Amino acid sequence: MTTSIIIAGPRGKMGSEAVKMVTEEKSYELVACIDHKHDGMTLAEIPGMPNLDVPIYTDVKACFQQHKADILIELSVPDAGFAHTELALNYGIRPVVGTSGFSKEQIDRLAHIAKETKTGCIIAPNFAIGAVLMMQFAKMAAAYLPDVEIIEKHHDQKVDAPSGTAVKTADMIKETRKSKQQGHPDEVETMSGARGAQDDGIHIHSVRLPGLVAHQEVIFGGPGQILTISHDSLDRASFMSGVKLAIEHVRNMTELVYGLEKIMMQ
Ligand SMILES: NC(=O)C1=CN([C@@H]2O[C@H](COP(=O)(O)OP(=O)(O)OC[C@H]3O[C@@H](n4cnc5c(N)ncnc54)[C@H](OP(=O)(O)O)[C@@H]3O)[C@@H](O)[C@H]2O)C=CC1
Ligand SMILES: O=C(O)C1=N[C@H](C(=O)O)C[C@H](O)C1
Repeated sequence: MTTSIIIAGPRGKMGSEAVKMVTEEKSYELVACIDHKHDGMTLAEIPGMPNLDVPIYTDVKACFQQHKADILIELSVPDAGFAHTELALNYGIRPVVGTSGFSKEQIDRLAHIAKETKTGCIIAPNFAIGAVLMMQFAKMAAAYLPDVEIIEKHHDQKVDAPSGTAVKTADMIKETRKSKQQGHPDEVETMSGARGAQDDGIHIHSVRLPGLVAHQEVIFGGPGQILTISHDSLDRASFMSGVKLAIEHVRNMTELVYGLEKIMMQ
């Protein structure tokens, strides 16, 4: 059985890796792409893109009306990514979303539409299997070592901070640790932002530098000991097995799932 796929953001760092993965996989067919440029062109006509006769749409509705695909792989930017995902659900096209930067309200809204339309959707803050394990291990550790800070490090072209992975890691840690204010109760920032962002007392620090890809350390401290759980994506190929896993699962789903761990660890 062939799975027909639309990719949003095909020229991007992740989108181009996804185009490669989809076209290499025999049971997948790339039927169209969504971009905010190059309407009416094909991928083959764009310099640097593979020689594929795949149409590009800037009009997302027209794309979904003309291609009743099984799956949308969403890898663009936060605002457009949310709009694409919402529309795909309304057309019965199952979204596999890697785009980060959605608010909790946006995720709740998509979950509501997925339920109403009985359309599967996976939002995966990180598709790298090792990163999912890092988050899961951090959740386990937080039950015993509740003082924790997250340092996420990414390339300097990333638009959202903190990363989707860091936000999800904090969410998962909150599932096992009790609410806690960390550090000295009278702590003062003499330079604004010095202690990073905070989610229920968990400090999150975002580093952006050329040369980095996607990295995260979750550091736990306890009396006389430190536990560091870290993960590094050194290449965007690291995300593709997770994208495939999501595609295989979402086909049989009728609701939204937020986090790859929900399908890896059933
Ligand atoms: N879940 C995961 O495992 C991973 C998630 N990500 C996330 O995926 C997203 C993409 O990352 P990355 O590839 O590095 O980013 P890039 O900036 O390299 O790619 C984004 C692409 O989207 C295009 N774009 C911008 N606006 C629109 C629009 N309205 N419709 C369609 N395409 C649009 C951009 O075009 P232009 O350049 O012309 O503006 C660009 O080609 C980010 O949110 C990132 O955080 C990244 C890696 C892993
Ligand atoms: O922008 C990126 O590169 C990445 N974004 C995702 C995130 O925000 O967590 C996943 C991964 O870290 C790479």
